[in-house]
Amino acid sequence: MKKAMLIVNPSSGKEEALNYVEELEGILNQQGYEVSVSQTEKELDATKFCQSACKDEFELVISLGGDGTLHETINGLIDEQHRPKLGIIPMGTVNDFARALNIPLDPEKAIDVLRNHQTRKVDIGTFNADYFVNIVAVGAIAEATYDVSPEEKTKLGPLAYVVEGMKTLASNPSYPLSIEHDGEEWEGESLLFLAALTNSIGGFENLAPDADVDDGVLHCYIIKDINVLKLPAILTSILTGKLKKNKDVLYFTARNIRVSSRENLVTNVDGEEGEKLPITLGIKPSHIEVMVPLTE
Ligand SMILES: Nc1ncnc2c1ncn2[C@@H]1O[C@H](COP(=O)(O)OP(=O)(O)OP(=O)(O)O)[C@@H](O)[C@H]1O
Repeated sequence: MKKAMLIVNPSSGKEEALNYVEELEGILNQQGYEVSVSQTEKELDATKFCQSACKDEFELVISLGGDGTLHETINGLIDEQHRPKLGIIPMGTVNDFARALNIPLDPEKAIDVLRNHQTRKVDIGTFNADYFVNIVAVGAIAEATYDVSPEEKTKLGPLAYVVEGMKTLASNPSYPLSIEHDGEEWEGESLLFLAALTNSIGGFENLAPDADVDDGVLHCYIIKDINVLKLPAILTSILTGKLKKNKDVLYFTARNIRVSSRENLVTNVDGEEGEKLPITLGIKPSHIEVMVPLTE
């Protein structure tokens, strides 16, 4: 019999993931799957559950959670020989990966995708010895996102990050960065460096409009050291999908990147705190297979 695992984070977003388990089990049973349900309690549980599903040759793993749960689930399958197909029921506050793949944000509609779907191969980013699926950010705004409490996220959704980011921008902090990419080098003061795999970042689907989940490159933005008066223009270009055209922004695509600084800077990886600089980034093209809506 085919085997499917549901990885459920009951604490994600508005804390509703458990409400959908029974319905999902019913659908998967009808499709001939034997279903096991694994409920996460803490960090890295999703990775361990997913690793065991790979070792036991499951055909399908479904993540019911936000981007954090998904990030951990995907980290559990990347290095495995047998990699199950991945289903996504978005339950988080932002759900960037689901947005990038046109998976509906309404859980009921996302469940419908499992009934009627196609699969799409998706690139995975490498971050030192780990992996990411959305974004790596370096800079004070990236750090500010750690200050967002789970309560604020539940209440405000993506806006919680904007509020925290704005508080940081008021002091306009920039850092000296050195960025090597595919043999080229950039050095200077930067407010923020972003390396994106998908178009949707922090719920803004226009941030990296050129980034497609299977284009085999990282889309990078260096927001240079700028006067605080220019920040509204940067914000407008983010909202209108024209960030790369802003003259205070350097845009490039790359497959191999090294970021370093003489300052002791931490990073943000898929919305969570990552290792300090220096970091090495790369890409594994079309590495995992995800269930997505049918295209007409
Ligand atoms: N039962 C649990 N209670 C609290 N935290 C948990 C539990 N299970 C897992 N976690 C941790 O919660 C983290 C965040 O989960 P997730 O990203 O799914 O939700 P979210 O933060 O509400 O959504 P988003 O990432 O969209 O903001 C996970 O990375 C995991 O480490």
